[in-house]
Amino acid sequence: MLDKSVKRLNEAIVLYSESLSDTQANSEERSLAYANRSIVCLQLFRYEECLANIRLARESNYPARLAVKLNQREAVAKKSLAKAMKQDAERMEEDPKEELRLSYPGHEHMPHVANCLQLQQNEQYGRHVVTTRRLKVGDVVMLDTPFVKTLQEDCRYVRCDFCHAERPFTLIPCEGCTWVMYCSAECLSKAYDQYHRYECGVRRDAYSVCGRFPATALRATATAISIFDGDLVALQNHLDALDESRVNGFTMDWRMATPKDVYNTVHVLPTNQERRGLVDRTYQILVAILLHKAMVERTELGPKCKASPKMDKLLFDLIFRHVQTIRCNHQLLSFYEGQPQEKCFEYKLYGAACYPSVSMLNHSCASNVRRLYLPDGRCAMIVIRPIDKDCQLFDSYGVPPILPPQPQQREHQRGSGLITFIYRIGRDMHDRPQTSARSGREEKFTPDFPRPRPIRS
Ligand SMILES: C[S@@+](CC[C@H](N)C(=O)[O-])C[C@H]1O[C@@H](n2cnc3c(N)ncnc32)[C@H](O)[C@@H]1O
Repeated sequence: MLDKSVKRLNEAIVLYSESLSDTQANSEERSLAYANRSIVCLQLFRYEECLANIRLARESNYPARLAVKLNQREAVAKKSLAKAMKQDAERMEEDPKEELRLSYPGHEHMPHVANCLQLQQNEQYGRHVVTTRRLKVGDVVMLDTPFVKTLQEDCRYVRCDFCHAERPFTLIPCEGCTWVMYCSAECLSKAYDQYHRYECGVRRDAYSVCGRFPATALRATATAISIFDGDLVALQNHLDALDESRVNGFTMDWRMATPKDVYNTVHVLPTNQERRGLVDRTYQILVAILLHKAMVERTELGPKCKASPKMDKLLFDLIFRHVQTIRCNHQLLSFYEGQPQEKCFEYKLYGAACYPSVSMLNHSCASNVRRLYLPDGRCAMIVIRPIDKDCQLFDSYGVPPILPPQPQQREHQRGSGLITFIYRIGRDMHDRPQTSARSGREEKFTPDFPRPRPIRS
């Protein structure tokens, strides 16, 4: 349990980050928000983050009349940091890092999937994954990287929108939309290159008006366009030449795959268009119309679409496609807080993602595999029931990721020790303090999130 004052300070951090996203770049308000956040960091004994905020305040034109105060704080933080580092050096032991690995060798051309898994296709199941050997509880059979991932709205002042790391003390806003925040200039720049330049003016409304899945569909569209460097003609030519029936993520060589190859595997995910009812389909069309209009009006794609009805249609088709595919091929990113020994776990949702290989798994309410989201964004697929040779792997859509067994169940549940072990690896990585030990304190940052504020017009 966090003590009350720490909780209040954590809440203050979230509010300062929120206030930052309301300020202009290089404004006095922005610099004051950074400077004030540095005070709270100091009170939390987070000296490195205090110094980072002081640096950000200076870079944002901190007023000269207040410079003395900032210099004094900097001196205190530096001195305390040096002291904490000295103490850490004396007591720090090497932290043994456990890494989750596949339980069997990966395919040579697809190292993130165990070589006993194969993709098959038939009328009843469509594409589905089967195993060529018996699998036991606790086996790790996939470690998939997301094609696209988005952060949940109420985490935006706590986690980086790009890498999803929990970095509330040093978040910086995107200068364009000020809706998303990043843990570093590096993440900001990577996000901009990989998708954000085509969603910046749209992201806020996509999330607040349309919701989580359309916002993820928007990002999938923006990512596809970025892969072609904004060249809609090249994207159109690529799709015209693509034989969708031949795209197979299980035969593709992932070691040599270009971003275009990876996109192909996402482009061909099922839309289920013909199975949708009228209301559902109408809703999806409406969402696509809204996103398309916003992208044309608020991004650099506008002039290209206005100049060419064909490119305009391509953009709409792409958005509509991903609005549908993401709906039935997304995963909700989450983890549990709590100790395996405790009986109660808090389920924390922090985003959504689309994984190309995990998306090949069909659903069953009595699933035999379960997901575990790793902090680096990958999704591990863990066997939770023995699976015979030649049988299909089934995920359970919408069910939270793998839950460690309750203490009383453990003795009776075969292989559950393995699950606990795997769970612990995942949890440890999520729970790892997001600052170095030098900060003086290592509590996990667990703010009570203020409810999301109404959207500014
Ligand atoms: C994540 S994809 C799974 C891979 C999919 N079968 C394919 O061919 O790409 C989800 C879609 O697969 C289909 N699906 C999922 N579970 C299924 C099952 N148990 N039987 C048949 N189809 C299923 C549904 O159309 C669903 O929207």
